[in-house]
Amino acid sequence: MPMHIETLSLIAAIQSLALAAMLWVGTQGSPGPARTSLKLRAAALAVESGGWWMLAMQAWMHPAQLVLGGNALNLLAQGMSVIALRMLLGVPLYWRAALAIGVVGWLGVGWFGVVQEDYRLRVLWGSIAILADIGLRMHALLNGEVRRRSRARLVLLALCVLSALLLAWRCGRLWFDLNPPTGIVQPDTVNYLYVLLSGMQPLFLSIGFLLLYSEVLQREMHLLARVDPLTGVKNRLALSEAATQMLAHAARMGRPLGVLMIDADHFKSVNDRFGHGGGDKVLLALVESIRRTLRAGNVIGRIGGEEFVVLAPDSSQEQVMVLAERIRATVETTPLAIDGHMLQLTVSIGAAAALPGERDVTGLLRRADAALYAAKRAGRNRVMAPDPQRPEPLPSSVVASL
Ligand SMILES: Nc1nc2c(ncn2[C@@H]2O[C@H](COP(=O)(O)OP(=O)(O)OP(=O)(O)O)[C@@H](O)[C@H]2O)c(=O)[nH]1
Repeated sequence: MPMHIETLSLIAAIQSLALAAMLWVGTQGSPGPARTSLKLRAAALAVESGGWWMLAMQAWMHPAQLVLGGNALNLLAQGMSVIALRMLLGVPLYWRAALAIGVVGWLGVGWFGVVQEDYRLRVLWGSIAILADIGLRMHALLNGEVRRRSRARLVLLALCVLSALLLAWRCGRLWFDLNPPTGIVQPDTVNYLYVLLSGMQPLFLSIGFLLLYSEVLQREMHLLARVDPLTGVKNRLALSEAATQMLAHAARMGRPLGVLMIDADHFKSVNDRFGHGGGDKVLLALVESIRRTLRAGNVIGRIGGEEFVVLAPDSSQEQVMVLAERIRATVETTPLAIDGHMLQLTVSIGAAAALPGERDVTGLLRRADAALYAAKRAGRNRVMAPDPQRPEPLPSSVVASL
């Protein structure tokens, strides 16, 4: 099939530019590393397109211009893509390494292209630089924050391997063929296939990048939907998931699970005194006080205005009472400085532990909730356990909807 390097390059240039425009314009979502990385990838595609344009227009250019300019744009685009991918995956950018690869790669290519002309060494040097960039990409894909069975990661890893194979194949043909081409624009199967396949790479890489971007956004949304925006602790949904999981685990292992239902006392008067903004600061300080008393493995979440739940794995009724008392005492003895005023807050706590083999989270939470209201009724600033005389306490609206 008749092919021209210039035509193939022109198609690759137009394709890269169209992809760059699509990524740039189509990037949505809140500002953050994920969006910045996509913009950077779009910019890299635009730069890469410049390299292809130069190759397509080589007839009007001095060979040294093509070698120095085309490779500069190509290596810059590779480095930008590496940084974009690493940013999207949440791993260290290694931008100095990417920059060093680009500079050393370009100097070597320039040396063997202009000073001491040797086409094979020039290609080998440039290929090693791009292989190093591929290495940085693979390192990010294998170490980044992606799901274990991420399709995007598989696609991008496969592309890395195929790109490396293409480079190795080209170098092999140049070094071991009897009649290898002596320039990139020379009509030769090696050149045709190399330009055709590497010209398609931007398209496949962008597809992998977009897949990864959508996975990252999904994960961010999943996390956001589970965090209480004011205090940063788990919200009702996340707490419900954690409680179900922990109770099932406890029942399976025959281990206890403790639950604390914590409610700030007379919080309305805090709001009345300091305003809603001051009340918010008190809630933040309260979460900090509670957190300081928790053990590793304990989980805290907010289920309502001034109501919090603590899940304490491996805690029997006696142990969860001790934890609750420690929290109560810490809050009581930790004065909070709010807008230049000192506030002495107290909390009431209902503490319950799962019955052996219990798998119904609602029942456990209801017992803790009933104990909390008993603590409130008994005068506040105290810890209460469920009343054994009332094994089936009345459901409360808070717990029923947790
Ligand atoms: N600042 C602030 N206040 C909140 C928030 N959510 C709920 N509240 C307030 O918390 C207060 C809860 O009042 P109540 O349910 O009457 O309870 P309380 O005053 O703490 O009294 P007891 O629980 O009976 O000791 C109300 O004034 C709510 O407006 C919030 O996110 N921020």
